[in-house]
Amino acid sequence: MPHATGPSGLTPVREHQAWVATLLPPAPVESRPLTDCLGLALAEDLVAAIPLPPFDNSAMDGYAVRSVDVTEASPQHPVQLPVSEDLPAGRLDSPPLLPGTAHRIMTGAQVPSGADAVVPVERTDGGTAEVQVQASAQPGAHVRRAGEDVQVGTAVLAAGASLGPTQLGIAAAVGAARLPVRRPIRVLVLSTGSELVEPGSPLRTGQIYESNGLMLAAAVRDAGGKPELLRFVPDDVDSFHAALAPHLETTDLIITSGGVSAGAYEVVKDALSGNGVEFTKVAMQPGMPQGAGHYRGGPAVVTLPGNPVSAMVSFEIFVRPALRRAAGHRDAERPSRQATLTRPLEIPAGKRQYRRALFDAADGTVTPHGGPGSHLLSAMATANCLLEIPEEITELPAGSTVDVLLMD
Ligand SMILES: Nc1nc2c(c(=O)[nH]1)N[C@H]1C(S)=C(S)[C@@H](COP(=O)(O)OP(=O)(O)OC[C@H]3O[C@@H](n4cnc5c(N)ncnc54)[C@H](O)[C@@H]3O)O[C@H]1N2
Ligand code: MOO
Repeated sequence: MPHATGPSGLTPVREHQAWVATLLPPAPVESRPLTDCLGLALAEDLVAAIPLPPFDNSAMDGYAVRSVDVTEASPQHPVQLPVSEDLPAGRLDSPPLLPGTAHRIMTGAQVPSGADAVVPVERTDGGTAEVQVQASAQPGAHVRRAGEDVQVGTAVLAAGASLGPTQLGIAAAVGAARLPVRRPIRVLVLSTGSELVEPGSPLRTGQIYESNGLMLAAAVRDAGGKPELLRFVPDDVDSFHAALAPHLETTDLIITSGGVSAGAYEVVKDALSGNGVEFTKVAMQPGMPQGAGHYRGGPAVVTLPGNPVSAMVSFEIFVRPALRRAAGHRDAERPSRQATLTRPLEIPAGKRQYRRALFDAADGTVTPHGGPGSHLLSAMATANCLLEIPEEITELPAGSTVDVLLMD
C-alpha cells in the first residue's frame, strides 16, 4: 500500500495504523475446550440452553418449610416440626414436603415441592429427627429461583467478548464444554543487534541486555496472541532470511525491533526491502521509523524501531489494535479517557506525541511521567497510560484537557 504523507512529508499515524490493520485478516474460527480459551475472543453469541439456577434451590443450610407452618415461630415460642428428609446438594430425587413437616436442606439443594421457604440452621435448634424453628420465614425466603440469573435463550456472552475468568465461568455454568473462538494470531518476535546479550550473562562495555524481544513477546501474549520469540538473530541478511524460513508456514505476523533507521548496519531494513515490506517515517514521537508489509507474499510484517520505548509505544499504537481486531476481540482498542493535565508541557511541532504518564482516576488528572526520550524505559514501566498529543499542538498549559490511553 502506498504511503500517504502529511504536510511534513511524514506518514500520519492514522494512515500507518490503517495500513497495518489491513495486513491481518480475521483469524479462522475453531472450537476449543474451555480450558484452552483464556484470553481468546468468542466468535459467536453463547446462548444459554438451560436456566441459571437450573432449579429452585436453597441459599442457606437449614430447613425447607411451608412459611404458613412457621408464622408464629419465635425464640420464645419455637414451632416444632418433624424432619422427614435430608437434602444434601446433589441429591437427585426431590421428595415433596408434606404440610406440618420440614426437610433438612443444604445450600444448593433443590427446594422440594410443597416448601416455599428455608429457615437457616442458626434460627433453629439444628435437630435431625425433629426441629425447633425459632423464626418465621416469608414466602420465598432463602430460595434461589430457577432462571433468576439466566433464562433459557439468553445470550450470556456476545460474539467478540474477550474470554477472561468470569466469562469462562459463565460459559461453564450454562454447560458449554467447548467454545467457538478465533484462533490466536501467531506472532514471531525477532530481535537483532550485535550489542545485545542475554540477561543473566555478564555485560561488556558497549553491550546492553536484550529487552525488546521479551517485552514484545509478552505484549503479544497480553493482547491475546501466541508469541514465539527468536532473539539474537544474527546481523547479516542471509542469516536473517535463514532464521525466518522454518517459521513461515506457522506464522501470521512477524514483529521485528531495531535495524530500521538510517545507520550503516540496518539488517531488518536491508533484508526486508524488496521482499514485500515498505519503510516509512511516521509523524509520531516516539516511533518514527516504521515498516510494514507481507514477507515474500507470506506472513504480515511490522518492523518496530529499536529504542525500547519506541518499540513498545508503536506496538501499542499499530500492532495491538490490529492483532486484537483480527483475533475477533470487540475491545480491540485500549480504553481512552479525557483528563486534566497537572503541569504545563512544551511539545515539538509536527509529530503526534505519546508521552508516558500517570492517570489518576479519582480526580481525573494526568501527570507526565519521565522525559520524552525513547530510551527511558523505566518511566514507561511505572506509568499507567500514554498521553496522546495531536501533531498541531506545541504547548499545553496546566489545566488543559488531554486524551489518555489507559495501559492497565
Ligand atoms: N540518522 C538518523 N538516526 C536515527 C534516526 C533517523 O531518522 N536518522 N531515527 C532515530 C530514531 S527516532 C529511532 S527510534 C532509532 C531507531 O533505530 P533502529 O530501529 O534502527 O534501532 P537500532 O539502531 O537497532 O536500535 C536503537 C536503540 O535501541 C536499542 N535496541 C535495539 N534492539 C534492542 C533490543 N532488542 N533490546 C534492547 N534494546 C535494543 C539499541 O541498542 C539502540 O540503542 O534510530 C534513531 N536514529
Ligand atoms: O522515533 Mo524514535 O522512535 O523517537 O526514538
